[in-house]
Amino acid sequence: MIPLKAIIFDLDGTLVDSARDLQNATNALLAEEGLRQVSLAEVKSMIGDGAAKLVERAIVATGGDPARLPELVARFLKIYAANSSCHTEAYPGVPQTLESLKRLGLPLAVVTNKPYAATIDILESLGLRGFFDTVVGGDTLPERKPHPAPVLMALQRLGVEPEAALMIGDNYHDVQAARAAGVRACAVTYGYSHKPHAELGADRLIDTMPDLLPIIEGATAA
Ligand SMILES: O=C(O)COP(=O)(O)O
Ligand SMILES: [Mg+2]
Repeated sequence: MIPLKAIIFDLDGTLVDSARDLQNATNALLAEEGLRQVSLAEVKSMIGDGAAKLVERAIVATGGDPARLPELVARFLKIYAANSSCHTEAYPGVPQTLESLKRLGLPLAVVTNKPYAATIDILESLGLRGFFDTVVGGDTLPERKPHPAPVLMALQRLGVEPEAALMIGDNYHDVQAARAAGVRACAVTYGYSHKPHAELGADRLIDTMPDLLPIIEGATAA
């Protein structure tokens, strides 16, 4: 097995619990449209494939007009941009784990389907931006996870070959993007998975972020 030389993280549901802010922005949009509000559980089931997909799922679920989606997505992004970091928090042990990984000298990346600007705002407001050598957002490329292109872009920027990288995520699109890019995959057992975590096809499952450290320490030794 090639030793690990880089770690790629998903954002929503893996590094940060962002569901409350996404729910509030979604509900603000739905209220403007005179549509019903969505619960936190509903929003969690809609997160994972980017902002446009979240809005589409919310509009369809509440009986809105899908023909107006481009306009509604633009409005959602405006609402969310001003409110992306009100209730969003890092999951337990995330900052400590990132610090330990940096101490091991590993380059770290975020590859998320969330728009780049909101991603940077959240990472900065939680004091996490400095841990990451590169960030690829859902609007950085035409392709999003589960397509491998954003993962490959992060690796190219880090100068690391896919066989020497590990991706950690909470959803099917993370494992599929990692597999398609030729990267090892680990899934967290929390977050917003649309399937049981055991069915995601990851090489490893971890219950908390600090559980990553023994896996990585064992895989970095040449
Ligand atoms: O914005 C989303 O829907 C999900 O983003 P993620 O790729 O960080 O989970
Ligand atoms: Mg996620």
